[in-house]
Amino acid sequence: MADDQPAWKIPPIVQELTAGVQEPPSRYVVGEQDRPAMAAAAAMPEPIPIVDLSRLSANDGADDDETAKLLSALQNWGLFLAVGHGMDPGFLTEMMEVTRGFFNLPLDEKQKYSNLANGKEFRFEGYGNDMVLSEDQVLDWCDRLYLTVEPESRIVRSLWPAQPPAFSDVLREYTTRCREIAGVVLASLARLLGLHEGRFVGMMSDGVAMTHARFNYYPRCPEPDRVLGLKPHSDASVITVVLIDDAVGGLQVQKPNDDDGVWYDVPIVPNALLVNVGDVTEIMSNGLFRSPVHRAVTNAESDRVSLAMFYTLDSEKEIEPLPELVDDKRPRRYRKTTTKDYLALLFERFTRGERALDAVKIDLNDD
Ligand SMILES: O=C(O)CCC(=O)C(=O)O
Ligand SMILES: [Fe+2]
Repeated sequence: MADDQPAWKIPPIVQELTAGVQEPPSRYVVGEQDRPAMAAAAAMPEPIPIVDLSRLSANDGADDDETAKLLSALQNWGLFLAVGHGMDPGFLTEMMEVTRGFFNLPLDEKQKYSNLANGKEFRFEGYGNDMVLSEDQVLDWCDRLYLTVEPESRIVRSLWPAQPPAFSDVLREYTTRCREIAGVVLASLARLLGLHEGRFVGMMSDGVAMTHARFNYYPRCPEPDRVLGLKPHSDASVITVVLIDDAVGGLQVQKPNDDDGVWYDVPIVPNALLVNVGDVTEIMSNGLFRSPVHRAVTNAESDRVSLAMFYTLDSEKEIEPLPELVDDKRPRRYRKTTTKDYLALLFERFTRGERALDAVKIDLNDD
């Protein structure tokens, strides 16, 4: 039949797979040089800063020390751990519990929200795995649920889980609270770049800019040394806010300004949220803020969950270095693109383990 898909195009649900295997199938085994065991996490040259957001958003102006800490975090790591974000530990625990609650449901309940329409056509939103574009694509040891959470008009209700019963209410509340956090961070980013405080926030409050939530579930993996939970990537967002598992580590990051390929473990700091710069900010800031490459490793003893909130611009909007940040001394370093095109590029390149940003970088051969 003409529309029959080859079996390799439909990725397995890893959680189902792991229940029955002693050894990960070869499709999950990464190339020799990319194996987590080859590059055991290195000792930190300096800790990832913990930034108190309440000090950045103080009514009487931001605290200079905290702003300096944020700047150093962004310059050295492209990310930081945020405390003082206003969400209490009980609420973060609740968000984690409904996330786990969803992944712990029976398969047929989760499949009601499958990202394969009619069991075969891949779509961006829903439960399942990444699109498989080639037979030799290395698959990630991870299942996920992808949902658009903002604006209201773009929410696909039918893909929001009915179980656990509190899921939708908790996610809505979490979305509202996270938006406040994103607002504080974006205002600070603009200030640090010498821009008007509302420069980024304004672009993202037009009623069409979207926020996507990605719930990641990494089942226990029998061979964490040869398999990755999530391939190295940087996010296509403006910024990303991540709720990371408070019991099991796994997120690793490279320093954006080092080309040495060294991976560092992101520590678990109770009740802190991880905030990272995304590719769109790297482009708009003309490379002044870099989007860090990160990945998730797996674990033989415990499964792990995380929830990433991706803040993006209107999908039709052009993305390019802001004119205020381009001059003769610092010529533009990135080509113009749109959110929609960039996302498509990112998904395609991600499946091959390549970076989308490299495709829009301008080669400056002037030094
Ligand atoms: O699982 C994590 O800690 C990170 C997840 C992540 O990087 C993503 O979803 O883009
Ligand atoms: Fe990411």
